[in-house]
Amino acid sequence: MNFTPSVLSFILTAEAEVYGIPTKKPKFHQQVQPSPSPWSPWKVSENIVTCENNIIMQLFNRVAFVTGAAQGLGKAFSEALLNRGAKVCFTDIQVSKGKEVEKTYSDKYGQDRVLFLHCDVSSSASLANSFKDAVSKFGHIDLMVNNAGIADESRLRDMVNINLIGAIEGSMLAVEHMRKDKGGKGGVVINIASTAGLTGVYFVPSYCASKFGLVGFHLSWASNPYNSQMGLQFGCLCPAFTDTDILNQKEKQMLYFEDGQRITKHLGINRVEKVVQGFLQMVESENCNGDIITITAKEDIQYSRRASSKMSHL
Ligand SMILES: NC(=O)C1=CN([C@@H]2O[C@H](COP(=O)(O)OP(=O)(O)OC[C@H]3O[C@@H](n4cnc5c(N)ncnc54)[C@H](O)[C@@H]3O)[C@@H](O)[C@H]2O)C=CC1
Ligand SMILES: CCCCCC(=O)/C=C/[C@H]1C=CC(=O)[C@@H]1CCCCCCC(=O)O
Repeated sequence: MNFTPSVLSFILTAEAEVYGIPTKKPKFHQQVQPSPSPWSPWKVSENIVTCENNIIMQLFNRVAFVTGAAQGLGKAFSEALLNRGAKVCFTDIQVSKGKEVEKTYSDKYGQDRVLFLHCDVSSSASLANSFKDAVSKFGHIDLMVNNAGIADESRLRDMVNINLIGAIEGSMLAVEHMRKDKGGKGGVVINIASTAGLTGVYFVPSYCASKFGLVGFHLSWASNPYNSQMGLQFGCLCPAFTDTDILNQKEKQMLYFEDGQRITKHLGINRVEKVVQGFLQMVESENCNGDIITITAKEDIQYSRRASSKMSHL
């Protein structure tokens, strides 16, 4: 469905109010000099709409690539992006589920905005091929969301391969494609880590290791002093327990199963909508480089910006 800019502006503003999406950039614990946003400067054209709180307009006609998105958080992030006028290539190893979601989203948002592709992030070739196919359909990618993940202490190598190496390789494909100094248009890379990437969790130690690794990768790229000239930004989302299938754990998938269940109950479980809200705040921010957003059930969405490096002035 095609809306005129003014109708779209009205719909998205109203929707933002319903979801309680803040229109001001939140305060950070620590401020660093931001690099220019790849989303700006705004050119007024038929595709890019300005309105008072233009934060919600920035995704219009942007192209996103989301991994692990046939269900759970990835599916919800994809729908939120489509809702805001973006085009989305969402990918997963679950093909029939992905195709079903593709049909639903195509009917709702238009075939020209939606593409599902099989992509196994644990395979370099699968990632590279699906990324190439997405570029063939949409022309380019503006936003890479490395979301695919598993939590299974009995599949250590798979877990590191999917959660860490898959996200690193996805990020690097996006960097090579987006960097302005190599002919790209710039863009944003969001890695979906976890609060388990910021604090030790004794019943999922290897899951933690994979997510700590991803946070380290994020912090390293976010502190790259050349990001500004490459037009790149790196954001990292760290949800705590969230109501998706990943929490349907079998006993062998974690250590100290009963402790895990008790602690999960004590800490509470996020609604997917709250995590989507944090995700949108990050991707709609004028500059998310270095941001880490944590989302827990009992607290507000928390921001920190800590990508300044001891090396960046050397
Ligand atoms: N739900 C939670 O409590 C939290 C989840 N996360 C992270 O959020 C991300 C999304 O997880 P959820 O939506 O919660 O779980 P989910 O299990 O519902 O979704 C994960 C998706 O990843 C896909 N996937 C698994 N292996 C894959 C592979 N090799 N290649 C491509 N796709 C693959 C699955 O098919 C599934 O669709 C994960 O990275 C997870 O670690 C982070 C913090 C908390
Ligand atoms: C009902 C069983 C619950 C099992 C939880 C589990 O085994 C694994 C959960 C991980 C899945 C994705 C995550 O990121 C979860 C770990 C989150 C740890 C949260 C740490 C708590 C904190 O924020 O301090």
